[in-house]
Amino acid sequence: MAKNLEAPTTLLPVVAAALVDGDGRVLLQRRPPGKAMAGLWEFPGGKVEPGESPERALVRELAEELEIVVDPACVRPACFASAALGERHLILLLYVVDEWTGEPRAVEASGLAWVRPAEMRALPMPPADEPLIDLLARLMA
Ligand SMILES: Nc1nc2c([nH]c(=O)n2[C@@H]2O[C@H](COP(=O)(O)OP(=O)(O)OP(=O)(O)O)[C@@H](O)[C@H]2O)c(=O)[nH]1
Repeated sequence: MAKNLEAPTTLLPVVAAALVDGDGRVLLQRRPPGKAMAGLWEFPGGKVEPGESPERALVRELAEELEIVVDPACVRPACFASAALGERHLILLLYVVDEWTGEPRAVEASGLAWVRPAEMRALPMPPADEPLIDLLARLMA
């Protein structure tokens, strides 16, 4: 049954990065076994902690998940998604990042893949990410 979007809910702010390489490919990571939505490919990122700015949260998540260093001044707001997620309502803020230090390493993920936006449709991704694929493709065109 469709979720009632009129009902009161709690927002879940999540930040994520489209890490873009010099060849126009974007890094996706695969959610590991044992986690919700295991096996799906997602943009690296995670929940914004209380008191944290979205940009700081993104820099922290990229360090934790990929062991890369990103300057908060170099993360560029790109687009967002809004979708019910269980009892909460996900606000997924997607940033473009094209400068970082270090080689991304799958610390928590079960895999990493560099893909063009057009290739993302071939990979299973969380439902909330679906509208982000076209938006990202347009921004990168
Ligand atoms: N990082 C990321 N999270 C996403 C994407 N799409 C999407 O629905 N999400 C959801 O946003 C939330 C991200 O928070 P998280 O990464 O800290 O959550 P988690 O379940 O992996 O870990 P947790 O154990 O800390 O709760 C998850 O519920 C995740 O399923 C995406 O493209 N990237």
